Amino acid sequence: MTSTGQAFDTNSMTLTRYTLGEQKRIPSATGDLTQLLVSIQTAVKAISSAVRKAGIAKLYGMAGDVNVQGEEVKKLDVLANDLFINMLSSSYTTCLMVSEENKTVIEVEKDRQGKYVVCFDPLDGSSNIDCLVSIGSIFSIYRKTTNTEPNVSDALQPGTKIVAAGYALYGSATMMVISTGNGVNGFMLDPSIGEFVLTDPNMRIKEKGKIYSLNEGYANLWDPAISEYVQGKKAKKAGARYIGSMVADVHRTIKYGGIFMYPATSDAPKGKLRLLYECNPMAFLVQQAGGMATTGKMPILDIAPTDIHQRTPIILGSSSDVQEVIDLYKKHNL
Ligand SMILES: O=P(O)(O)OC[C@H]1O[C@](O)(COP(=O)(O)O)[C@@H](O)[C@@H]1O
Ligand SMILES: [Mg+2]
Ligand SMILES: [Mg+2]
Repeated sequence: MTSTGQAFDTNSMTLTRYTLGEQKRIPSATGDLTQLLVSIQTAVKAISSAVRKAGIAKLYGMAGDVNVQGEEVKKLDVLANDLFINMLSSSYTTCLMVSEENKTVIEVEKDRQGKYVVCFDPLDGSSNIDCLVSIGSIFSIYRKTTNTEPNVSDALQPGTKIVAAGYALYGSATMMVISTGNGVNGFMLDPSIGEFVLTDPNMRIKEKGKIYSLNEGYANLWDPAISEYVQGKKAKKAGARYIGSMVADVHRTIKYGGIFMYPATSDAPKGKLRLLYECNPMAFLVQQAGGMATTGKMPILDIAPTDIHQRTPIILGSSSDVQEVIDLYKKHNL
């Protein structure tokens, strides 16, 4: 029986079954990508379990402390990073990793290397942990490009080269949303069986939405295109929503339509969000769901990265909403 009292349907489409099916569609596939996605699922399940306990952390000792067992309690973002690195390193599918938490690229031990490069933000929205607001993990997967030892150039590929990307949202339930380049599917974790079950097949973003989302505290620092766009939204009494956790804000945008922005500001011309492990995976998913993702001046996925931690302004969501912003950038000659 599942936690809802319903028997698990033996035909239910789990994430592992789904990725196996995708693998079988491509006769030359070796199963490595399936194996990689299984290892990410395992990391996500472990992070989800830790996140669910974070609210009662005082019972076990605060993160950074020593708990009643005399064990050191790791901070959630450190734990999440360790889990991603550990699961990927032992999956025999990955040669190189880029993590938000590590200054340089992480090379997997030679005898465990595989052909994929994985970029990830192990815990996104971490400033929201202590007030119990939703947080997430984000990842993108590339093929290694060079025949040499894995090196940073393998990680500096544009988003157009993404093989698969996804996010996990630790919200009122834990959900994984992924794309292997053949549409977007959402899987909810059923804690009673420890499996991700397909709940949101073939996710599509509305062509036009009613919600706009960005940090309005920075309004005095916006460029004229963003200012004009937001004024237009207010004039139409559009819905304003901003969680401050990218995964939750993007998930809402995919589900309900509308636009999410973290634009350039006069004090941060590249915005805040990171290209490799925040913007590219989200842009890939949004495009796979029929939406658009831009800097205002060019598609996010076309950016040729020069630094693993570089930032970019981002505007993503319903295609006609995003197109309006692009048109304003042209109008203002930005
Ligand atoms: O507080 P701000 O400036 O609105 O920034 C919020 C953004 O920062 C982030 O929290 C950055 O991510 P990290 O928590 O991984 O550093 C995003 O999730 C979110 O979209
Ligand atoms: Mg982040
Ligand atoms: Mg983070």
